[in-house]
Amino acid sequence: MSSADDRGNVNGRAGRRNGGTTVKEFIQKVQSCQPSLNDSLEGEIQAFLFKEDLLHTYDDLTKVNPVTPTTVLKCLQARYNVRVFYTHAGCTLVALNPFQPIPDLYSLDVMKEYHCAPQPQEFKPHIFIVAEEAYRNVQSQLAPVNQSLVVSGESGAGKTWTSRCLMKYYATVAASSSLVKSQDTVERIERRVLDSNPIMEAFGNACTLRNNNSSRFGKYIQLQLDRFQLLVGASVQTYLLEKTRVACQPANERNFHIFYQMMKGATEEQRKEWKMPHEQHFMWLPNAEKTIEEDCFHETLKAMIHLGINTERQRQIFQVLAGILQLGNVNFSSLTDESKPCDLEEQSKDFLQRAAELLCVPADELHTCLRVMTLKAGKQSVLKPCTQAECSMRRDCLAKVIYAQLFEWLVTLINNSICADSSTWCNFIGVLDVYGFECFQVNNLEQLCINYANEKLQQHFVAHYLRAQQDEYVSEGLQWSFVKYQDNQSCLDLIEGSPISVFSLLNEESRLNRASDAKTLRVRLEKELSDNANISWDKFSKVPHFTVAHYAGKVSYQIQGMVEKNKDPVPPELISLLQKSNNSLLHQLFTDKETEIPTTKGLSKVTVVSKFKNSLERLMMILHSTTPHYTRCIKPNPDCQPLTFKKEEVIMQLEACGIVETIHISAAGFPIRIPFRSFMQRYGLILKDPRFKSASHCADLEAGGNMLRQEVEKLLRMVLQHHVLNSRCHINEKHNSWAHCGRTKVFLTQSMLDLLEEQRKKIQSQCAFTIQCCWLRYQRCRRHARRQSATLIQAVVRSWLVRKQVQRWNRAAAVIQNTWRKWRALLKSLAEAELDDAKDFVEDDMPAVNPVIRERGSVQLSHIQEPVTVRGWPMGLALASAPSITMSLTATGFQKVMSVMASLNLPSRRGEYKVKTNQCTQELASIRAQPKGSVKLHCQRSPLLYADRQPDLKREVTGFNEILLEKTL
Ligand SMILES: Nc1ncnc2c1ncn2[C@@H]1O[C@H](COP(=O)(O)OP(=O)(O)OP(=O)(O)O)[C@@H](O)[C@H]1O
Repeated sequence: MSSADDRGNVNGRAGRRNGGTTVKEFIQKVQSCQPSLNDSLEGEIQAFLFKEDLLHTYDDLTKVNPVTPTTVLKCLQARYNVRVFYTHAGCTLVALNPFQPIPDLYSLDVMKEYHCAPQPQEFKPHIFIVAEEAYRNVQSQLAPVNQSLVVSGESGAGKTWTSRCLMKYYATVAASSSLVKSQDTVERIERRVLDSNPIMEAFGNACTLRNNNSSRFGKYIQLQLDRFQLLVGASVQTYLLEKTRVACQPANERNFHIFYQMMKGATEEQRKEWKMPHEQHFMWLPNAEKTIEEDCFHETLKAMIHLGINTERQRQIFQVLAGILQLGNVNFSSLTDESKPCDLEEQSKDFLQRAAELLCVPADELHTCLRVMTLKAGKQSVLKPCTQAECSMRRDCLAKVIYAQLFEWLVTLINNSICADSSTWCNFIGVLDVYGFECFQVNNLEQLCINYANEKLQQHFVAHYLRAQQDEYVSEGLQWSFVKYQDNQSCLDLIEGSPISVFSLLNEESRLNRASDAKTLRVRLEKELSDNANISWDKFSKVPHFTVAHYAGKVSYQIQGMVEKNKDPVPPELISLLQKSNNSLLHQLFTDKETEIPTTKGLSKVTVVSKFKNSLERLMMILHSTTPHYTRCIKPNPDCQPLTFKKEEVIMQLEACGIVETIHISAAGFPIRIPFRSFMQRYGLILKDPRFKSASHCADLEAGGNMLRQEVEKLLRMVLQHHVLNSRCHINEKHNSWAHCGRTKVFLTQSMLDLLEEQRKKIQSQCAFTIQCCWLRYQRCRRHARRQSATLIQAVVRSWLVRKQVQRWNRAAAVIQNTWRKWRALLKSLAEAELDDAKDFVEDDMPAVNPVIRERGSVQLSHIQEPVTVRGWPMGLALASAPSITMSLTATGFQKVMSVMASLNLPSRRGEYKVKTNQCTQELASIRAQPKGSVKLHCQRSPLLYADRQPDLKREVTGFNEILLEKTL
């Protein structure tokens, strides 16, 4: 194969997608395949569009209604416009590339928030939800414990960014505790895993038209977790490095980053060592003037040191790379005499010399190897001079094989550095970052391999999600079928099937020891594969080709050069030369026993497609044994413009990654399925039957044939009836399709689940209300009983106190009466003396008056606790003139006592009442003298008035009340 071929093919790879026509075709296709849908749904779409202002709030594309490419597209656009970049699509996460750093979207705090959330799914859609879900699956140890995160999308969609986010997330949340390892040590595994990124990107990424930092290889990174789910190691598996880029860069694209990093970052000393003066132009370093942020040599060197690549090894690596660059400047002159080897152009001689020095191989041998081929004829070897094209091809081939081997060696080294001992880890989370579906104007073997890988992944997705869903419905006996989904098995049979397929025929041609002929291969393909509906040919095309109908669309592949690319032969003379290198690294790269390099000598069975197929099969085996999580990255515009959304670009990608179909199926199916037993344990309370709370009751019903299922159906009916009653409609087909009972599970739509949850909440709050009421009633009764008891005690005590008081008063009254009688006798005698006009009133004749009274005019009631003053005043008269005279004459008991007290002006005990008279101050002149003034009875409330009152806690209380309340409180 000539280098011109190579260029042509690579140009094809870089060619832009057939933009306008494809978009139009696609939109027409979408419209034409749904003509009736278009009409019938027009009204619904209109209704949907009315809520356009709410579109950005839909976190899951399955919730848009109806689910069509148009509505999905609008929803994504609305979210993108409000800077929301992640949206669920059933089990897949759709990630739109913002093309600019979004502050705080991936910060440490956000990571912690998602990691610590009890239900991260309830948070806004984010790549961290996917990461956390996978991590929790590992923690729960439910089979299959190992997880795979499949990140796909077209070039520039954000796969590498997403993979990096995932790795950073695990390096943070699954980081080993500082107790186990020192936080600062550079040996930390998380650091080393992250450090492998800059090296892989420097050697495997390049600036393309579609992405400044485009990964030119696929990779599967396995993050190894120990039994405590801590990150203890990692391993990397790479796929299909685009090694042709080393020797042939598409127009306006660049070579791998590492070459530019060397050119721009080398010190003067290094430049000298690598024979790379400032003014030197290298053919294989186009667009060197373009500076991108990935041109960071320092970062790569730092990462190399962290991974344990010492300075000597680094020197060897850069020498080899510099040697490759020098090779690129070696050009051959066109032949005049075909019997002689092709000569070097004059200025190329120096480059060849320098290349030989840098690769540490003899310059003359390198010169010969590039210009003369050795043909084996039996045991004899024949030397054949090469044409100019053949010389260029041998030169390119040398550069490619060195670079590819160096890349593989680096991957192995990274693996040796980050891979944990198999005894230390038990589970893993794999991150797969693969190239998306590719369809250019000219497609070759690389596109066939990439699209084949995508077909495989799509099949895995179909197998995992769609088929698993349908199969479960069937096994549960559900009379429900999905929208017809596309099974791509026949396409895969076409590409890789046995015994006859594109790959098998390609391998056969490659193994035949003859020059490949595109037309012959085309004829063979047509003859052998015409039965398969997935392959077709444009009869009028002059270029030999075949068209494959992939799940994401039709792609036409050019046959020319395909067989040569598949052979990917390396002249054995070149391998022998490299094995002689004094550069120990280069020597090691080509003497390693495990190195599998197809040489022209043996026409090895290891063709490109067979090698790729084998590695892909190994990957698929890993994927099948893990729980997959899909993330589809979408590139919103082809020019990598920040926050720019181009509908045509997005809709093509949605179709290419099968999102539209996924959404359709997720929305139309039953995303929620719950075993009967757990269903009844959660929702049984809706039936108001507490027995369903117990697992044993549910188990008994389950054991009793269909009984549990019947209860579930009854419950569902009840909830639906309740719903239709509330919404004033009738149960119809729509409601019936919200839930289905299988053999062991109940299948629900989101709407049904919402209804059940609503009903459950309602019943729970009713129960809570009842409990609250009972408790309040109980508390009220207790308080009432306490009050009554307190009141009773108070009443009893008060009446006792009053009785005691009255008894004291009675005793006092008796004393007063006694004194009173004596006074009466005295008054009587005075009166008699006055009446008898007795002139002299002999004091000595007076009846024996108590000397105390006589002396003080008052009596001391010794047995009354408080002194009672009895004034020397004619009480009879006082009482006769008092308004209460009648009362005093007729009153008995307390009233009588009060009257007496009023007469005697006795003070009350506690100041509730007071009897006042001004008469007692008057001098007793004559018994006939009428008393003057008035008697006033100041009576405050009787304590008995309070006897029937409840104690009021708020008011100030005193005395016994207080004591009682204190005790009861
Ligand atoms: N979430 C994001 N936030 C900000 N910028 C992003 C995000 N995702 C991607 N980008 C930007 O988009 C560019 C392309 O992303 P990335 O390299 O991950 O694409 P890719 O799908 O891996 O492409 P390729 O297949 O070519 O390697 C990045 O360099 C980055 O600038």
